[in-house]
Amino acid sequence: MNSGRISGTEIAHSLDQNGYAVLKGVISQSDCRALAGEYNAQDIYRSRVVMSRHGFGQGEYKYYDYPLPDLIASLRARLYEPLAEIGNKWNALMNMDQRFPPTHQQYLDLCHAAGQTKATPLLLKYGAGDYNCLHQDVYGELLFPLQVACLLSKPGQDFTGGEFVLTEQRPRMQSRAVVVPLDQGDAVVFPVRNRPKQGTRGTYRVNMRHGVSEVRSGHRHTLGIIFHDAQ
Ligand SMILES: O=C(O)CCC(=O)C(=O)O
Ligand SMILES: [Fe+2]
Repeated sequence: MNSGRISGTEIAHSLDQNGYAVLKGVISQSDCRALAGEYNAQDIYRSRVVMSRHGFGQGEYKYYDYPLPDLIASLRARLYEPLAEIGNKWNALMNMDQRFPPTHQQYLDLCHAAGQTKATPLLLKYGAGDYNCLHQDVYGELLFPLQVACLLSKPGQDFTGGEFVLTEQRPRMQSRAVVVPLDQGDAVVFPVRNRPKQGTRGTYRVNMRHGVSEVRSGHRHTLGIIFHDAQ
């Protein structure tokens, strides 16, 4: 993993401007291959979801179980810290009462005490014709407002199509869609459910969803990092 410091200021600025932030080269090409290659590994996942069975789209994913693989555990903890500062500012702006402690372990302790004990990082797998419907990853009362998805496959080479899409719905307006350009190993930081937006008459809440457009050919794998645990 790229060892540089993650700049919370740059992430916050890009989230404000665009609704998302891209972190380039967060996972090395060889680690991307290794993670995707472990899709069929035994004992590291707690469940498998076939998306078409739930109306979520087409394709499948697996939730990792605790203990998480080292790379995922350290990435999750490292990303959390700058994002918690942003989350605290956002919730204050949106008049939401949840606040986030400085370390991810402290936040997980809160999740676990509230009965949200199951690991939420996930590995997704899409083939030709697969897609992920627009959704929000809310798993209980405790909700960390930002999440991250890392593209493990190489666009144009491993797959075509399959673009990461965000939509934002502002009060009383039509939804706006954004396609996020990602290369292999890049991560996108995006809002789980809401983000604050500055308007002429103060700050308002924008409702966000994310998904993946249809994969036209090949295979696409993603690592999803969600910071709250699930019930
Ligand atoms: O495959 C993707 O890019 C999106 C995955 C997703 O929905 C998530 O990580 O929550
Ligand atoms: Fe998701």
